[in-house]
Amino acid sequence: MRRGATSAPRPAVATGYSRPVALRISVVGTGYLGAVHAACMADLGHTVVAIDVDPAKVEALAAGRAPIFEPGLDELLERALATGRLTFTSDYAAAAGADVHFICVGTPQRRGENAADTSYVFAAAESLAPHLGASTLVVGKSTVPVGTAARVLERLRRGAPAGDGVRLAWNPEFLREGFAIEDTVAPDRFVYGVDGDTADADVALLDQVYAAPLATGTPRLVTDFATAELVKVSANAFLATKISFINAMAEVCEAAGADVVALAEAIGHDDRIGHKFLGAGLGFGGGCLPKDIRAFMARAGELGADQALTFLREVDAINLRRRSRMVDLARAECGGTLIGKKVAVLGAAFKPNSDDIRDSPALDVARAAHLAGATVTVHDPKALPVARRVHPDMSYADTIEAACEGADVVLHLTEWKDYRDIDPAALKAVVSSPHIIDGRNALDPARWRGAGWTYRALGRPHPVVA
Ligand SMILES: NC(=O)C1=CN([C@@H]2O[C@H](COP(=O)(O)OP(=O)(O)OC[C@H]3O[C@@H](n4cnc5c(N)ncnc54)[C@H](O)[C@@H]3O)[C@@H](O)[C@H]2O)C=CC1
Ligand SMILES: O=C(O)[C@H]1O[C@H](OP(=O)(O)OP(=O)(O)OC[C@H]2O[C@@H](n3ccc(=O)[nH]c3=O)[C@H](O)[C@@H]2O)[C@H](O)[C@@H](O)[C@@H]1O
Repeated sequence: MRRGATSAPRPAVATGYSRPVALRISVVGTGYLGAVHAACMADLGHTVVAIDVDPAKVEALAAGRAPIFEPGLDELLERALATGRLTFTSDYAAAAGADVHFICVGTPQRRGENAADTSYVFAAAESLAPHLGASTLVVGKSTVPVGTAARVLERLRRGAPAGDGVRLAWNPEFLREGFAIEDTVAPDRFVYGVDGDTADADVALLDQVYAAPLATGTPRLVTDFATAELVKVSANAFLATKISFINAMAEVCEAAGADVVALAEAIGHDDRIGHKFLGAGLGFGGGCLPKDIRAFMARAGELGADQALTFLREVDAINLRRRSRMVDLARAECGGTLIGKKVAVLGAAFKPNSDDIRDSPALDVARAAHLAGATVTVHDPKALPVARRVHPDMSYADTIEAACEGADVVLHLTEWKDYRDIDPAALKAVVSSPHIIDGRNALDPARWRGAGWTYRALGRPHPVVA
């Protein structure tokens, strides 16, 4: 198990998986999830057609160019395309004849609301339905509010020539960006949400899809639709809560003059707590944790269970407070005002090893500093093209040195290895004042202080007693 999860006995885990069989698969949606899923399924030996409504994405993927930065994806695409088993198209008719159809389209937060926008999932189901044969299985992988699968099945059956012959399973995805390939082919577990008389056949077919990873002992749990949908959002809610817990401790540490890094290290030695996801700092962002906890609250409210999840409001609030705290620290380091100051921001992606800037804490801080009157220059090893496209109003630099030139303060906001490798003495020659604030508690305070920098960090005393 890749993330070192401990495993209690799980009676629902089945055994006796089928032997590998090459299947015909369609994958609808080729974003962070779908592109990786399609390439991995082809690499496992299946024949895959991947469909997206965005022709630019289809063209890039068909030419072997991943439209996103994900470690290993370019190489995997090249390998899979060379076998002839992986094709990309915008034409849903190409899905006809597949044994299994995966729905991997987005479920973003609805504008101005907490709830998830499931319209892409329903649109995908409607487009797919006319091409479904008599005994094909549709498998939802998108993260959806509980109750969505049952509605998707209705929609599929209404639109498909095979009518009630259409089958659906919900098989949520748990991959992390930056580790997407590894997490797809060697996940901690598979969860199959199944329904009705065909449940056994659906499980058997999914076992064929995942025969190779299952053969290595990956746990597989079979549930109903609702439980599978909830497993996914509750896992993300737990992860978000763990991060906000340690960031709440960081707030208290700041008030008490204590050190949250030492605190996390100490409590993490208790196996029941563990060290993972106790990284205090700027908090969580991205296309999943923030929108998933909000959608979860919204759905619980619709179900009349809103009280159960009120704590997630706090989880969200603690998370967002870290961003304003970062701006306050930057202001303090600049002598009480950001007006007319030069701020260098190291990091634009929401996490390292990804070019995803959706709800990026780093860009949020950069924008807030800009609004507070600073001249802000952002650097990122991989996310600059997308950041320039999505936020053309911000200033960017292609090198760390150029971003830091003349800076009054440097903010380290995404913990890329490139930033850990910086020579603080060399960078000191470039800045106006050697002040760095580590928003990810990932730099070595002694190295920076030793080179003559003022080093500050979220949740740690100033100066850090490291
Ligand atoms: N990004 C991640 O790491 C993970 C995402 N998820 C979930 O997977 C789902 C997809 O997420 P991402 O891949 O990040 O989103 P994304 O926005 O990167 O990709 C979605 C893709 O679906 C395409 N699309 C939209 N409507 C379509 C339609 N009707 N027919 C065909 N294609 C259509 C879009 O053009 C886009 O390429 C979401 O529910 C997300 O919560 C789950 C686990 C991990
Ligand atoms: O549903 C999803 O899409 C995915 O969401 C997260 O994956 P991901 O968003 O790729 O990234 P994480 O590694 O979970 O990091 C999320 C955010 O939390 C932050 N984080 C993470 C860990 C930590 O200790 N502290 C912390 O602030 C990261 O910097 C990042 O901004 C989950 O980890 C995946 O299991 C899930 O499949």
